[in-house]
Amino acid sequence: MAICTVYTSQSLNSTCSIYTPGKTHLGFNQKHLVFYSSSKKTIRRAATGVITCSVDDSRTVVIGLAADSGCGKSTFMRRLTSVFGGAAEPPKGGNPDSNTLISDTTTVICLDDYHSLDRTGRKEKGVTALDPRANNFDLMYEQVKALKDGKAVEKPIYNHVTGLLDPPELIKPPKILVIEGLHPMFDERVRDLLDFSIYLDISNEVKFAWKIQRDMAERGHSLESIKASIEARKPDFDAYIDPQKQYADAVIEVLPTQLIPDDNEGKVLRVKLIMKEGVNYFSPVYLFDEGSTISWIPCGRKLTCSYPGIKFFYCPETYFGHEVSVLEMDGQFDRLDELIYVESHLSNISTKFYGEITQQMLKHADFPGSNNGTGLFQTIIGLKIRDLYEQIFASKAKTPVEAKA
Ligand SMILES: Nc1ncnc2c1ncn2[C@@H]1O[C@H](COP(=O)(O)OP(=O)(O)OP(=O)(O)O)[C@@H](O)[C@H]1O
Ligand SMILES: O=C(CO)[C@H](O)[C@H](O)COP(=O)(O)O
Repeated sequence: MAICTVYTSQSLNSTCSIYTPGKTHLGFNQKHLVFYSSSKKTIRRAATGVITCSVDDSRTVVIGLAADSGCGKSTFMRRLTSVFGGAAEPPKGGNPDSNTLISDTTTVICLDDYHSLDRTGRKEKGVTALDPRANNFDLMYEQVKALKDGKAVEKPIYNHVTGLLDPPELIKPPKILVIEGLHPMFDERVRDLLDFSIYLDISNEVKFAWKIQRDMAERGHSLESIKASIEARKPDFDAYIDPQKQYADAVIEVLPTQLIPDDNEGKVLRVKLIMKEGVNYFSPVYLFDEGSTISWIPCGRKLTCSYPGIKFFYCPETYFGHEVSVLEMDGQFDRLDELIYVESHLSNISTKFYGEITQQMLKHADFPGSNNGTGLFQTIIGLKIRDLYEQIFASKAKTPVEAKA
């Protein structure tokens, strides 16, 4: 679907026979809009016959993804891009250290690019990257707004390899813009531009386990330095990052399992998907019966589970004063192909065919979290974002347009 801006030199006449005031007429054929109207907005003039129009599908849907560093944002983005098909790549021929990822439908920009202080600057001033004083929110707002309005921007690049601010890169307005990083919901002006927002809320215990796994195993850091870096960031994390979760439309909260008493390994996870009620174009997923409280152990004949098993829980709740629905999964899958059994008991999942969640999870079985609730809920949110995008486009196509004589 597309909206047409109508340019015509014909004389326009509201009484023409094919126009019925108050009724929506959407006859759209390639570049020809046959007719249009709306019950909400009066179109004073209407064209007779078929009029040529230019297709305007420039509105960009903006998604915010907030989380601390090392909390699974990149993994989530890879799952989201995959839902839309196609792979995301850095801008062609650009800075090899660019943080941007572009696919046919999505452009993901990393908000680290709005650091106003480089690594040395932060050190000199004694501030962390999480501190608002190290970030340029005016520029972030201006550029996200411009992209949302269909205008290209020259976005700065924060180079994570050198710790310097590199020359800017050109970002064209995509269909879906994802702004991911530490502060997508911190500044009210930026927050108001978001069509949907997600917060990845990783508990300290789990964050620590993931950091050790990545930074010790893959980056050669010592246990002490990892502990020190988490501790050094904690005050600013608590002050500036964590409070953003109250604004999120969906929160994925990752906690240690409750299925193993006193577990401190952090391998088996309890993951909660907290979904705000009443959000435009978003209806929360539910288990069995919407609005009820349900506890479900799917292990048995249809789902293979080894110790400690799997437990689902679903209930309505209040989160920062908002009505939410919470879907929780504790434990991990033994066999991903059997996930179809769980999928078939979930409703409102916005799939396009039976088994789409299972197919996505199997496709990315090697991504971290594919055997537990983190992968499952990230995939579900990816599908909900696709659905939201399609609804916004459909509603945009119904928006009345003024004919310009
Ligand atoms: N769902 C998960 N289950 C287990 N480990 C995970 C999960 N998600 C992420 N991790 C671990 O955390 C590490 C960081 O993940 P990812 O790169 O997706 O995070 P990020 O937020 O993009 O990090 P950064 O901002 O530092 O680039 C992964 O290498 C992996 O070790
Ligand atoms: O919290 C972060 C977001 O990813 C980084 O620590 C911040 O961007 C600073 O990066 P670097 O450590 O490369 O200077």
